[in-house]
Amino acid sequence: MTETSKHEWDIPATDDSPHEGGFRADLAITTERGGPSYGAMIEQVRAFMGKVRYASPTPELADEVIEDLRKLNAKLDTMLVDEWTSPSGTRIDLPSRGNITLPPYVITTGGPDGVEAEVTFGDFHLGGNGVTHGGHVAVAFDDLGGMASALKTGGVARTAYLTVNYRSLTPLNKPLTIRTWVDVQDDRKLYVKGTLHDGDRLCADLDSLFIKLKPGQP
Ligand SMILES: CCCCCCCCCC(=O)SCCNC(=O)CCNC(=O)[C@H](O)C(C)(C)COP(=O)(O)OP(=O)(O)OC[C@H]1O[C@@H](n2cnc3c(N)ncnc32)[C@H](O)[C@@H]1OP(=O)(O)O
Repeated sequence: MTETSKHEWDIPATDDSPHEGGFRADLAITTERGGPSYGAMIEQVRAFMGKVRYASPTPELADEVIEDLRKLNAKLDTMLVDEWTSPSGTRIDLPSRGNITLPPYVITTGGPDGVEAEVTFGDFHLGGNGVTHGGHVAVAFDDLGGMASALKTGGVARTAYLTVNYRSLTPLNKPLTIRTWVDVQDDRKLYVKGTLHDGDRLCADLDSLFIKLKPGQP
């Protein structure tokens, strides 16, 4: 178990499942973990998060929701696994690989030349005055910048810096086009650029550095 493990269900590395760096050397890719309804479950959670952003419940309704959530949390408590075997982040058949912490995107094209995806920020991602919070735009760029790095090098990389230039407002609940690509590779340093467009309109662009991890690097 690593020093930073916070959860009792974290498991130590074994010969069958070695920890080789901060991300596993062989990235888990699956379409089956969590079962056929996992994607629909994630969508319901996303819908709930969006409704919480806008809901103004009565005290009675808030108490009902708390009770329902306690029951749901207790159900999931019986099924917790470590991060390496969780479906979240590995389900390549689902938006954002089934990871609810990411804005939902669907990859259109991906390879060594870069990644293009359709991303839709939802009610949960509201910043203010009906448009997307800038932090969520940065999350999308971070994940897809990491993916462009991984597809370029065949290894995993961590973000060293991430500069997002917000050029115009980013709408909610509308499919947008996000692109990331390795502009320059200098050994382990990957200078990654990116753009986010609403149609022809540039909403934001990315200037970032990812560092390819060395074997065993956390
Ligand atoms: C398909 C699946 C896709 C999944 C995608 C998921 C993507 C998610 C990405 C993330 O969010 S990762 C989490 C956020 N990032 C971190 O927490 C990283 C924290 N920082 C570190 O762990 C280390 O600082 C880092 C790995 C980034 C670099 O440490 P290293 O020890 O590996 O590298 P080193 O410090 O020796 O620097 C290597 C080179 O990079 C340069 N460098 C490092 N950080 C820099 C920086 N911030 N700015 C400019 N240059 C930098 C450094 O000067 C040097 O240049 P030279 O080779 O020319 O000498």
